[in-house]
Amino acid sequence: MTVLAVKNLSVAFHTESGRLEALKDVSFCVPSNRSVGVVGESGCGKSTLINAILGLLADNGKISSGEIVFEGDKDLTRLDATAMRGLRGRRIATVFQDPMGALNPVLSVGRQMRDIQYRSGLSKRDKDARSVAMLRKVRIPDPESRLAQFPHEFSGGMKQRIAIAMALMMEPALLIADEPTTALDATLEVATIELLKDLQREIGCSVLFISHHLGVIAELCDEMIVMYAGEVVESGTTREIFHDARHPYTQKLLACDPARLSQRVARLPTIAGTLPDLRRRPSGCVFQPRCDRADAQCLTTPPNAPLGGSHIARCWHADVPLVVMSA
Ligand SMILES: Nc1ncnc2c1ncn2[C@@H]1O[C@H](COP(=O)(O)OP(=O)(O)OP(=O)(O)O)[C@@H](O)[C@H]1O
Repeated sequence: MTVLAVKNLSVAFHTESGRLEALKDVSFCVPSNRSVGVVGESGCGKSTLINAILGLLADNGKISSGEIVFEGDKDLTRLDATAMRGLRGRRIATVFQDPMGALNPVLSVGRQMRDIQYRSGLSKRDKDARSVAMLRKVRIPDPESRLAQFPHEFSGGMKQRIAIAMALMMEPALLIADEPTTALDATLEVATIELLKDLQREIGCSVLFISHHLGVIAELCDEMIVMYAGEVVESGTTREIFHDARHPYTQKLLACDPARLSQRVARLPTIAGTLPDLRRRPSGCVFQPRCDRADAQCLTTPPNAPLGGSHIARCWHADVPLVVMSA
């Protein structure tokens, strides 16, 4: 079953200097019990995508077309604010980079975890028992005695694990994790990724994992989508994309990934050029102004080229495999 199906989604912001198309014709699915990674440079539309799913777009933003179908029968673009509030935190949970966004500094962890269960009908004691079990799952040592403690009494890594526990408390169908490990040091990052992997298996929810860090996506995700300037330029299984990226943008992202560079370099390579101004999208392929492979054909809209399996690249030249580049 598909937990989330985003179909031809476009989102525009109205700004003083004109209409800015932040997402254009975005389509992808999150199957049940699978994790899908979203990767792309800053400004490619990752936050806009999450906010559109959660019904939390800024006032100047609007879904101009498309559908966001959740659990097969709910089009989130058509639900009213009350219905969306009912889904958020219950069927769709979130974890963000800063755990303090989810934690109240003046309430004990136990109280906050009880509050999440307010509709459960359980007694205080049973709620606390569930909270303890969840804290144990996220590897908080001695959880019984720590329920009475306040967020500032926990380390950064523990705070993030408590935020994850709170997100998973109501057994959501979908967890949206937006750069949840970015603020952690390397060791804690690895531990948190391992934890998320184990929890996903144990709890059986689907994960939409947003990161600009390719290594994290490779570790955690079954499938991935690569976004550029508000469009999905490539999608497929993580294996298909890491082993056989076909969009020139994905190929450049991989070539710039420090983990894949063959030797240590003094300065990390970056992709030459900048994202286009989304108020004036380039004609044809959105990546064409930065692409070494662009030719006259690229001034016309590229097809979603099927590459076998679930692998798709929105490119006229998707037949060219990655030659290991020095970037
Ligand atoms: N409320 C808004 N009004 C106008 N433009 C906006 C608004 N929110 C986002 N944008 C624009 O939409 C585009 C996508 O932004 P978004 O924040 O979704 O990107 P992102 O990939 O999440 O970037 P980052 O990783 O830096 O958060 C950018 O050009 C951004 O300037």
